[in-house]
Amino acid sequence: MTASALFHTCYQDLLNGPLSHWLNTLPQQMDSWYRDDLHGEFKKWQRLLGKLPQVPPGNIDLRESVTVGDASSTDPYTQKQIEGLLRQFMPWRKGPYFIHGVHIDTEWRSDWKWERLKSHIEPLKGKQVLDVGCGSGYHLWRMYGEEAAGVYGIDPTQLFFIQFMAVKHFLGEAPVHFLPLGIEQMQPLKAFDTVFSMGVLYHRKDPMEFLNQLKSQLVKGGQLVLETLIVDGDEQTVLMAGERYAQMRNVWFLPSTSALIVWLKRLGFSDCKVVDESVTSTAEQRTTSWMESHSLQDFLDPDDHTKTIEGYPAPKRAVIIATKN
Ligand SMILES: Nc1ncnc2c1ncn2[C@@H]1O[C@H](C[S@+](CC[C@H]([NH3+])C(=O)[O-])CC(=O)[O-])[C@@H](O)[C@H]1O
Repeated sequence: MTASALFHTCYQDLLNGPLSHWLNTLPQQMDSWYRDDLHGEFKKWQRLLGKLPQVPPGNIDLRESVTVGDASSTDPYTQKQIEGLLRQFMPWRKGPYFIHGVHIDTEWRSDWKWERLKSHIEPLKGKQVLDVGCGSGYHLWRMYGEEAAGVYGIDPTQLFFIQFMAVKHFLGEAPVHFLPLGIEQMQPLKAFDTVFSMGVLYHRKDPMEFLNQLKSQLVKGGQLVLETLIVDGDEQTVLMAGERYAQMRNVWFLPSTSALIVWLKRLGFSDCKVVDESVTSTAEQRTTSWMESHSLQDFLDPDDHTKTIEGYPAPKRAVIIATKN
């Protein structure tokens, strides 16, 4: 498949909508995937995507989980084929997914994160929503389960795009789209009623610019749902990690929730509320047969799980909601 064919397969139905002008930049982006695919990995994934069997979706649940069909919705041979193909897209980090009886037991229980925030946010029914840093797109399906009218996720990681396309293959037609972009590549669209960004703020070197970019995607009065790593402390407390935090490179600022609220207010948000704070457990983030490498257990001090292996406070996350003035 060529870049332009891939583009038309994925985004044809968006070309007449509000994102049309901006979407014109995507074919160039996709071109670079083919150009830079030195080991042919992207083309291999695409070939494998093309082999996924066509199975009528059967019962779909997106309200309580991401489930399509069950073990009886196809024959054992097809089920094995589905599992074998999906395993080619490992590591699976965000999920879980249940596809025709195949349980993709991902590293993260992303459903727990959704449970923690779902009752606190503005109802999504009929809304246009954007998820910045959507990973494999798990939460996009849950947003659609809450009857959002248009669901868009952006994430620059190719494997997550492929994983999303694999899940979408089984879920069939839905106004749920993954755009393979980083936030810095998006024009300020001021088009979304709710903008989510979960697990991304601490990866950004300039958190103020990032929060402003999120704001610039919202309509006036729209809601930001921000989930990020935090530390305990007052309005003046922000931890800047060294080379690594819980073995992750690229971790910059971990503010206290009070500091984060000061940032949000200064940037023009109001009604800022902390709706959840929780320490990440090794039950929520762990090694599985779908993500076989190290996970949280290995990133904590073996003698003291309140600390990371580098001696920082162990991962604690907060969900904050705020309104764009
Ligand atoms: N510039 C960028 N723009 C957008 N996304 C980016 C960028 N850089 C990295 N990402 C993406 O942000 C996601 C962060 S993971 C959170 C997933 C989900 N939201 C979750 O809450 O489970 C958390 C973690 O792995 O620490 C990854 O999918 C990156 O590819």
